[in-house]
Amino acid sequence: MDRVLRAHALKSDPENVFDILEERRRGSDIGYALRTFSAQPYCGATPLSVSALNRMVQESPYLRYVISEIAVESGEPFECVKEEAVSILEEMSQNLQLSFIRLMGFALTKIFKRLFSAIRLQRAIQEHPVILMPNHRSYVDFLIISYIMFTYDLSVPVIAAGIPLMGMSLIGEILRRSGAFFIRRAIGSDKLYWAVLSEYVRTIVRTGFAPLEFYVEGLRSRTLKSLNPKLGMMQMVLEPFFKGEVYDITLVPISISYDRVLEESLLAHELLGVPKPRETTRGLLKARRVLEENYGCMHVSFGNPVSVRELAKGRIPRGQYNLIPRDLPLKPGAELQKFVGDVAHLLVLLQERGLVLNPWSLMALILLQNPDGVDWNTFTHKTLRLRTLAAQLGAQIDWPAQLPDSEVMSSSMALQSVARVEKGYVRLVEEAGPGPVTQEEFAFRRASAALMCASYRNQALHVFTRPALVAVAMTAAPSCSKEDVFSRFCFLQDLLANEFVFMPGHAAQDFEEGCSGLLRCGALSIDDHGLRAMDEEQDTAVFLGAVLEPFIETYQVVLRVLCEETFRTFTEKRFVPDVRAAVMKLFLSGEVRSYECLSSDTQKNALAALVRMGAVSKSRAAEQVEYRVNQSAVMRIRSTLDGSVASKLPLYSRL
Ligand SMILES: CCCCCCCCCCCCCCCC(=O)SCCNC(=O)CCNC(=O)[C@H](O)C(C)(C)COP(=O)(O)OP(=O)(O)OC[C@H]1O[C@@H](n2cnc3c(N)ncnc32)[C@H](O)[C@@H]1OP(=O)(O)O
Ligand SMILES: O=C(CO)COP(=O)(O)O
Repeated sequence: MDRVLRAHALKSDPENVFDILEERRRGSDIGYALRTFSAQPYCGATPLSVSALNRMVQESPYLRYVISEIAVESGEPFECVKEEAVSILEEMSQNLQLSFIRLMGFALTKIFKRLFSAIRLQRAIQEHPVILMPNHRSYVDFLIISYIMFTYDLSVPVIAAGIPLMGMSLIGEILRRSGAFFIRRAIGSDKLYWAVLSEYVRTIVRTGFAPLEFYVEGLRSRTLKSLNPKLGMMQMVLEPFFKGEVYDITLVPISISYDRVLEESLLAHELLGVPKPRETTRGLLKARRVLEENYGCMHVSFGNPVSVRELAKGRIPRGQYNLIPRDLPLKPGAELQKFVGDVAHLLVLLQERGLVLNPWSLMALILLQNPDGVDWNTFTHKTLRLRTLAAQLGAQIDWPAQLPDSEVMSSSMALQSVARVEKGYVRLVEEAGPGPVTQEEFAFRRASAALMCASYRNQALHVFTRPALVAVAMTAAPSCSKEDVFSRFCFLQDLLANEFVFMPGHAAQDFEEGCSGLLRCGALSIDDHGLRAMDEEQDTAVFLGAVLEPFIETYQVVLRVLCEETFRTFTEKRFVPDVRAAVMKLFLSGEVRSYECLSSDTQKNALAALVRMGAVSKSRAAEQVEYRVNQSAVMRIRSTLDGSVASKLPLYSRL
């Protein structure tokens, strides 16, 4: 896996970057939408009509087998269960039609030209892709991928979409006719639904009549940070390969980053407990004022295709699975499940590798570390140092070389709503709203701005995570020996494994990668005595530690709150509101420093980590999920964490 990961690391290559809106600004939109479209299906696969696809699924021996099993188990007649399966299929089914793609192509050209100054596409697709796997940050993601495929005369994909989109009147049907198929959330133990969905997905993969696109993260990341992958769809996609029904499967990681995300304020509000507005056509029309704003540049980068056959070499004895009759369900053993998990993680890591950072994500990092504001010259100086550091750590940065740095930074700043330069001073500005406000409301508005700013920083976070973990581990290891630092590193990495994406079981490689990053930027020396932070006043190591501090502080606060008597047991529903109230109190009393501690995403990740580490147990009782805290285990983790980060760890950097 590691070899493949390195082999696919993308290098910034300006020759390979196109602005796909440039030609659209020059040419006719209607001519573009109505032009001859001559995409060929992958490897000469024959086109498949919607009804033919549905018939294949309905009549598949596999689905018939599961239906008869369910009929026996439930005592219902076979025909009744079959009818249910057909209605699931009708609800799910895509209905891709070129006329709708043309319609969307026309409408989206108009919209994109208003919203974005450029949509930069990196690496033209050299082969017909099979499984497209983009990261997911915005509703714009899936629009742009189909748009790019249509623009470059490539087969337009069919796309796994969450069912709420189906409920939007008119829009749901347009999306279906543009290739969306709809899947329910939280399928749980619904055997028939799993069977229909998995056969539907497998038939698409097996026939290859169109590329399949799915979002392995499962939803839009509210923090713009990569999410740990969901495995259900990944397994369905890989099954035809395991069963020898296809020779190979090609996975294409796609990395999307934004100067500004359309939903930025809604996403930050969700993190602070404001419910997501329901997807409705009325809501969409009401949101049309977004068209009045400029969202800068969007960067889409297609990574090198990954061959599943290559990945499986020496790991998956396919012969064993070939022996299972194809109509029988595949019961994945531990080794197969591990492989599916590894492939999904690999793809998320490749998405991270392909991300192009914009100047604002570096500026946001500096700004968050100077919450009381910073003068423009210092801000510029620190941002440029950070740019050098990020480049040394392998980041691809979209920083126009032909413009003066100050101009690049000013124009990036001008796009944003959460920061302002006043009298030569840069500062975060709280969200506007009616006043007067209580202390708590004021904190909410500041927190919302801070979380928006943090989400742009998060687009760059993966570049720093591993060196930062080594830097933090070094601050508190009992000695500078490699073993001691590595053991602190492992504890921190394990605790933060729901927060950042790591390849399972690759702690040693991650540690090496962190060390070599620090060595590359002159922040570390390694000799027989161990690891030593190097550069002048240890600025880089201290800075990197501060990058992780908002996360570490949130975990410390969650651990502290869970030690309170009132949190011995709690329901899933109450966890976020109760923890938020407790954290807000601590924040207002000055015991918590970072606004980011109010983020429900980090709080939920901390809880998931504690469940994984056995310090909190999770059970389902009377339709709700309940948690029970093992106080002594939580206390143990709390004190190990406190001892794993130096008390002198600053929240703000000296870079
Ligand atoms: C020219 C211009 C054109 C423009 C043209 C526009 C185009 C416009 C198109 C619109 C297109 C929109 C696109 C939107 C984009 C999204 O909507 S993203 C959201 C939808 N997509 C996804 O979620 C994909 C990724 N998700 C997954 O893979 C999830 O696993 C699934 C399949 C959805 C299931 O989710 P879930 O129910 O939450 O289940 P999950 O947590 O994965 O697993 C639950 C349990 O089931 C078990 N399980 C797994 N597999 C199975 C199985 N086969 N059988 C039984 N149990 C299983 C798991 O082991 C797990 O067990 P526990 O660990 O809990 O014990
Ligand atoms: O359904 C989706 C469409 O992008 C993704 O789910 P969320 O709205 O929860 O991000």
